[in-house]
Amino acid sequence: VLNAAKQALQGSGCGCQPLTVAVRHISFSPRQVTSDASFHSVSFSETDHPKVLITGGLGQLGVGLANLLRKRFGNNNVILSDIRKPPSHVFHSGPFIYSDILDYKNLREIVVNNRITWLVHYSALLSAVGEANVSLARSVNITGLHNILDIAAEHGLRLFVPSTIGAFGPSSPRNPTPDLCVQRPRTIYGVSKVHAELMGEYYHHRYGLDFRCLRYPGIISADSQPGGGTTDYAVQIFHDAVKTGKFECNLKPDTRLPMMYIDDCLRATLEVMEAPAESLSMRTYNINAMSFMPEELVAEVQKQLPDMQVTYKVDHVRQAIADSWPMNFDDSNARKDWGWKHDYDLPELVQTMLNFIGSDSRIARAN
Ligand SMILES: NC(=O)c1ccc[n+]([C@@H]2O[C@H](COP(=O)([O-])OP(=O)(O)OC[C@H]3O[C@@H](n4cnc5c(N)ncnc54)[C@H](O)[C@@H]3O)[C@@H](O)[C@H]2O)c1
Ligand SMILES: C[C@@H](O)[C@H](N)C(=O)O
Repeated sequence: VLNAAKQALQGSGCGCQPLTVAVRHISFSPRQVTSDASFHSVSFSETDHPKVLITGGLGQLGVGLANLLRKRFGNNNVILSDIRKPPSHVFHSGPFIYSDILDYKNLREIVVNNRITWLVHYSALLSAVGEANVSLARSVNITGLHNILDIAAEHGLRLFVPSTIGAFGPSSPRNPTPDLCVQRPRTIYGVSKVHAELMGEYYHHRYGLDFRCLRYPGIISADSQPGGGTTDYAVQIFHDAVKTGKFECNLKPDTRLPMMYIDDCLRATLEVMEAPAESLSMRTYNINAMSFMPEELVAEVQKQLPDMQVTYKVDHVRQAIADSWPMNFDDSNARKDWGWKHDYDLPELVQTMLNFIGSDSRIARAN
């Protein structure tokens, strides 16, 4: 097997197409290059429901994605996993399993025992917490990703890894930022996400891995808390506006960043996972919905809650990160290739968030 791969590599000159073909036919896998590699591979028929594993599923996005996928594929076909203890309503809503992505054997056992066919890899340390703990971020975001890539390649999984507006840096064009341009981020989070994009695309070309990646903007959700990012203010404002009528913003009022309501983000994730491979001219796409500054978000919230008081106390770490990120995101390739279309602009986002959090806190007060 190794000789065949080597010959293909030497024969191809540039190491491109002939190698890819040879590798796909011989089930060559990166970590486990043995004759039993094909024994592990799962054949996934498009008529079957996928069996999905979500890593890092107890963060801001995972539970919402599990709910969406369970509606589509059935409750038992979507397994949430994390290293944290799930709250009772999550534990009782469908399959949950402990999984540390740094434990390769445990991951492999879960994939094999549950006949997983799709892997959605959400575990990560986000931009601000990553800067506070670079060594842990490097380990989870980079070493963890290597485990995920190898497991996915060895078992023939369709793999989704989210990237981010944070994969761009100060030398990238910021207004707008296209899919393909200079990427020199200055955070460990951004560096790890560029690494993930490149490694996923490399495994796709080298081993035939069905890797799919969307660069998410800042995601805004009502019933889940953000995990320590630069865009967190755009979630916090709604909770503080409803609960206290006061909000202290940690970014300057004129800091423009791309943002998206969670329902759009999760739908985009399902859509790109279901898109026919022929429709994907790339494996990593920008997606976007809106772009705003704190002062614009404040003005929109004040249309509903005119008494809300806002002060600004800048967090210099977050501000420096935000100042290096895209202001507007060009997602025209996603729109053209697989029909991406967002539903929520700023007014609908604000209305939806306030309705959700407002009714939640009315219920809490009544109990
Ligand atoms: N939320 C956003 O605004 C946003 C924007 C762009 C991209 N993304 C990406 O989407 C993904 C999900 O984001 P999120 O906001 O839900 O993140 P989050 O920080 O809220 O959750 C991440 C989860 O990963 C888990 N985790 C940490 N170490 C782990 C380990 N060793 N093994 C297994 N799990 C581990 C944590 O316990 C946590 O529940 C991330 O990859 C993130 O980079 C998020
Ligand atoms: C933008 C995104 O990757 C995340 N919300 C962060 O701010 O770190």
